[in-house]
Amino acid sequence: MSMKIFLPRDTTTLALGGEKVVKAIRTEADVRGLEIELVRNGSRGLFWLEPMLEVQTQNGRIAYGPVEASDVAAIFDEIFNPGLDSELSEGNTGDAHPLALGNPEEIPYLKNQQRLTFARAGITDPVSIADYLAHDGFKGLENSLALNSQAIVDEVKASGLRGRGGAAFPTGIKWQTVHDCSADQKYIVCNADEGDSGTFADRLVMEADPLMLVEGMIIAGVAVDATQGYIYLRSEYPVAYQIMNEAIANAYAAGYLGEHILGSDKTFHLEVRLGAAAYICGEETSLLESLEGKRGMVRFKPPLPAIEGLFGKPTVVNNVLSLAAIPFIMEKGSQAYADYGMGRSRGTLPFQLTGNLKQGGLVELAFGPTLRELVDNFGGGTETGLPMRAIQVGGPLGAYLPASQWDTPLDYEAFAAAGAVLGHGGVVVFDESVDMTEQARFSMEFCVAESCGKCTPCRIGSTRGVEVIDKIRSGNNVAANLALLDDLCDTMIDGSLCAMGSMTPIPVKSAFKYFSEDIALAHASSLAQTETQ
Ligand SMILES: Cc1cc2nc3c(=O)[nH]c(=O)nc-3n(C[C@H](O)[C@H](O)[C@H](O)COP(=O)(O)O)c2cc1C
Ligand code: SF4
Repeated sequence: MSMKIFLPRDTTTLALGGEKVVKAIRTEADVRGLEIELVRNGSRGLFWLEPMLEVQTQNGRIAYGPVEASDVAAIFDEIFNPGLDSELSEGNTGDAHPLALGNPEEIPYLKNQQRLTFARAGITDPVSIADYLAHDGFKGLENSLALNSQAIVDEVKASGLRGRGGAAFPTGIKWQTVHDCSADQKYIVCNADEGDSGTFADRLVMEADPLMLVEGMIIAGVAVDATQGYIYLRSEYPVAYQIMNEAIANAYAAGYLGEHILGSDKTFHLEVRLGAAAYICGEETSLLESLEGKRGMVRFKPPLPAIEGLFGKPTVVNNVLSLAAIPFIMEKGSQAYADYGMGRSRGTLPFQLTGNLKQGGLVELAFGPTLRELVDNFGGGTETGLPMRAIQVGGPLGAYLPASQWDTPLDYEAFAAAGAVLGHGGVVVFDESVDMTEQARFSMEFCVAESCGKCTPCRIGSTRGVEVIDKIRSGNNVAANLALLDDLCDTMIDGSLCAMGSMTPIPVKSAFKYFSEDIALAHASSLAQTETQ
């Protein structure tokens, strides 16, 4: 007998735990003499926390929710001996019976989310215009075409939407700047470089609901009078590339892209361009350089890209999630979006849980709950079973937060007050076995590797930073080197041209501030290593 096992992500890039599931599946199939084929799922099932098991046998398709390696044998029993009582461990599928695909209402943790951006994910065929229309697709565009451009910009401003790429700049204000420029050509550029560690929400938008992004970009074009859009996509996302291109081709064929959109006098063309795997090309000015065919180096600002962006023309650069929020806002109205959230953080953010957690995955919530609630309610504890010790929020430039900070609400201002950032919503959990001085070193080393090299505080500062951290870790003149590191970090903060250099000190400083006891441990372990050599 043969069967296909669909996994939600490429087996080579599965998050923690995924590899174990794959291994368990292979072992189980071997034991039972089954021929199996592991298939990358592409889009279906993405609304489950990963890894999710979806099985296609000769009799049809069966799906299970979040799966652990220990569940696999019981699931196989369920499939091949459906009469038997299987003993799936508590907290995983929550149900020993197969779940029908496309029925998120039955998944308990989905009920506890507020899925605006990911409302259609896993339910519709991602590239089908008919499916998209049947689930309220293109209504935001229709409403927008009935308005004048300023009214669209006003609606986006009133929604309170802030850029989801990291800096949280109000999207409507950025659009206003481009709207107010007069130019023979303007551009909409979607930043789909998604380089932050532990993040994958952009990818899931593009794989699960790409037409929503297409619609958001068309509306942006109509709002600021831009007729050309580019999606700058990281090359590590080949499935997203394929699905996006298919969705764009279908949108052209159905009259949503090109000239006279839906019979109007509006034109919008859209193309996907691939990046070449440089973290710095996620920074908007580097991205524009790269899109123009040059090396990805950061530009001086001003001029802002909104005024002189791609090929020197006024350009809206927005993150995937920012643009993907637009169809909802223009369909349901700014107030419907602004009704979610707290303070100046309006709407929802798809948080991405990764690291040492039993259940990693995407959780879309309105701003407001605490970091602890997010991780406790959705993460299922650490995979190792050891207590959690540190959580890094906001990608590689975000702070490492100790338990004393986990009651901070998920809100841009509350995080800023705690010396942290929400960034793109990446949440990476570490258990108590982590050596935080090693994490601090990693943060500096990341900057060494990814710096574009244009300015000295970042290029040289990060290299010297690694050396100073090494001295601290090996117990060499610790107090003096800590003071030197602090000074170096302040120079990077004050003197760097972009946030790569000015934010790298955030994780470094937080690691030493909150976890200083690890310095002595790192020293002891380096001594032990020297003695054994
Ligand atoms: C080093 C660095 C990397 C960045 N990487 C990304 C990225 O991968 N995706 C993204 O949308 N924004 C990234 N940004 C932020 C962008 O520069 C820019 O603020 C964003 O694309 C604007 O879109 P938004 O207003 O919708 O957030 C990065 C910034 C820096 C400094
Ligand atoms: S801070 Fe770093 S990445 Fe940014 S411009 Fe300077 S050298 Fe380049």
